[in-house]
Amino acid sequence: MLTGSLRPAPGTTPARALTIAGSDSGGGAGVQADLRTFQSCGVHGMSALTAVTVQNSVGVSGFHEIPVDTVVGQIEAVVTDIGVDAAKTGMLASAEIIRAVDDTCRRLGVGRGGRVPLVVDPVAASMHGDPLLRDNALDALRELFARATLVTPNLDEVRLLTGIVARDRAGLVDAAKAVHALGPEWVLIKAGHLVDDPDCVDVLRGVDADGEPRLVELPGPRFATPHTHGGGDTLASAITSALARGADVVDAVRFGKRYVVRAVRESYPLGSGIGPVSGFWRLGDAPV
Ligand SMILES: Nc1ncnc2c1ncn2[C@@H]1O[C@H](COP(=O)(O)OP(=O)(O)O)[C@@H](O)[C@H]1O
Ligand SMILES: Cc1ncc(COP(=O)(O)O)c(N)n1
Repeated sequence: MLTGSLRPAPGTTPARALTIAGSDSGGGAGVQADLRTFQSCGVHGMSALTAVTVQNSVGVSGFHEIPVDTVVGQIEAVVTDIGVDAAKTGMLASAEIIRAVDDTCRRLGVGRGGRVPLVVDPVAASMHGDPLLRDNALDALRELFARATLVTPNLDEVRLLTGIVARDRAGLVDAAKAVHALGPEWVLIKAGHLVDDPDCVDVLRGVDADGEPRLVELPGPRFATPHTHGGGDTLASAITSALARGADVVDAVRFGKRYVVRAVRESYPLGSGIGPVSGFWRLGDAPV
């Protein structure tokens, strides 16, 4: 369990988390969502930018990849000096970047077999349906799963990666089994796209200490709002924050789910399209 204040004691070094992800110019998702979530979960956030998207509330009109050497350089720079307690990936854009991130994480002890937990959010497209991953990059993304402590696909990503079309809660359990077989330690299947379900019950699958498969349901309400942009990034970042603070995977996912429920409940309209989940809900009312 996570205990104690979220606010680090003044003058002490907080837990440190790294996001390896793309920029969302609209500020709702990507690195922008990750860093603000890290902050409000009491963790110092660092970023290795993989791509710059041209994005607003109605969609993504293009993206520019960061050169592979610069992606690797950012990760090395922060891990070797500042250190990292947990890391996550979001938009990785291309097979070249994915393979370089995989190799760099292996060298630096990030992910399975290393000291630092790694959450892989297998971002393939924006919620507007615009691509955020090159067509030929799916094999590399599947290979990266073997390095992940936890992968967090939504149902579109499950379909792309496994061919499974989940239509109900039983389908989520089947999806969790199929994605788990790709090699991550744990998998969290997100239920947001199961729009006919009155609730949003995500499913976590892993292996317990005795080597037996373990299934954990993460119940939550479904709010009637279109404004859920950045929900997946926010969930994965809250989980990564809890891991950075020393929680085990099941507790970290429970924390992340509680966090994202509040964020979706207080999501807001922005622009003429889909608004973001809220990063404001943790702020107090006191004037500065
Ligand atoms: N309308 C909603 N009300 C409450 N929770 C939601 C809603 N939509 C998504 N969620 C939750 O937000 C998180 C992100 O889910 P999802 O939308 O499936 O992922 P993604 O943002 O990657 O597409 C999950 O915990 C999911 O259950
Ligand atoms: C840079 C970047 N990363 C991730 C997402 C996915 O977020 P969503 O599914 O809410 O569109 C995004 N739209 N942009």
